Amino acid sequence: MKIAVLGAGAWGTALALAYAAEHDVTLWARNAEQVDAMEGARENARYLPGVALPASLALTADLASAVAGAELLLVVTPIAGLRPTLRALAALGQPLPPLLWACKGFEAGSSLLPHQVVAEELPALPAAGALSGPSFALEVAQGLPCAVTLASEDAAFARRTALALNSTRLRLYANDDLVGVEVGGAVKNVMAIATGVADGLGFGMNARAALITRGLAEISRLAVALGASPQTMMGLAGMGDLILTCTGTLSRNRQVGLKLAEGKSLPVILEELGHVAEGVPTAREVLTMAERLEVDMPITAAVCALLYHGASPQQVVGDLMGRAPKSEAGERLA
Ligand SMILES: NC(=O)C1=CN([C@@H]2O[C@H](COP(=O)(O)OP(=O)(O)OC[C@H]3O[C@@H](n4cnc5c(N)ncnc54)[C@H](O)[C@@H]3O)[C@@H](O)[C@H]2O)C=CC1
Ligand SMILES: O=C(CO)COP(=O)(O)O
Repeated sequence: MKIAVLGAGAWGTALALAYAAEHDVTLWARNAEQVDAMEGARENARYLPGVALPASLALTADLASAVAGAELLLVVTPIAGLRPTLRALAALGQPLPPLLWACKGFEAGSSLLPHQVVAEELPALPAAGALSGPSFALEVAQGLPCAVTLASEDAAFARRTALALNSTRLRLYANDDLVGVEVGGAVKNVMAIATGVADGLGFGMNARAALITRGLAEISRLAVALGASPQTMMGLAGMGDLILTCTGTLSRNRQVGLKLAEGKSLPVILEELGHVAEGVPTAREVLTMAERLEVDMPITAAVCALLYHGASPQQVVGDLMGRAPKSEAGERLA
């Protein structure tokens, strides 16, 4: 298949590498200097250092040439880059092939999920869907085994495309619960910030397990309120990615939490990170959605208090632990 991967950060580069082994892949970056540097070194030294780009992987900063003849588009920018990239595609003024996206989050300001942004910007696409699940870019680039979910409301497209993209290094599962897969991928990043804070403060493994489990309950409540199936939360894009991101040292969102626990300010943390941490802008959107839908999301509220309202980690932990006791299903005991 001829595939255009749009966005050359860590994840776009890793996916392009993985698919270049079996498909005809072009990786597009908006920045021509970055493309020149990658072409010169055959490495993405800025976002995925130490991994050689195969000779078969084409690189370009020209969107029209990346898209020409492509049978599948894969948008792998941060969610903040999704709408601008879709608009650039629309501006090409030509029929487009099916499109997948791999960004995780709710769009800042609009609180929209990626599929809603895609529907607004490219309503005439023949098919569309999300790629999500537990997948650190570096491990995928190194060829280590990984399994992810390909979700689309068009179940036949999800199955057909999962079959076409499946490989022995990157196993694909089809799913037609697009909302569930997107919510799982978006909100686990918020939980990873919370877990990083708890681990950074030395709260121990009991606290970590509690955060992950109650985090999953929180994600599931929001997902179901948005129309998702609870079963999806038990899958790769739900529990799978939540476990990976909350516990994996490669997670940027977890690193944000660890650094908050060291007392660093958010601007300093983001500067040091040098990559996107989607949980930071998404936490605010998730809380907005939760308030709108009257879904109780105390861990998300605690992360927002830490990130945006100057609360101290000790304060938010005290607030979380001091809440009225509840049943595990969520009703108050008194
Ligand atoms: N890195 C990972 O392990 C994984 C990341 N993801 C998701 O993939 C998305 C991208 O993440 P990364 O590649 O890791 O980010 P990154 O921080 O490594 O790189 C971001 C890339 O996006 C580009 N970009 C930003 N705004 C853009 C725009 N408007 N148009 C075109 N390009 C733009 C930047 O120039 C940069 O190349 C995020 O939503 C992330 O949550 C999903 C699975 C794994
Ligand atoms: O989404 C990811 C793994 O599935 C990457 O997580 P981070 O963005 O926290 O690094």
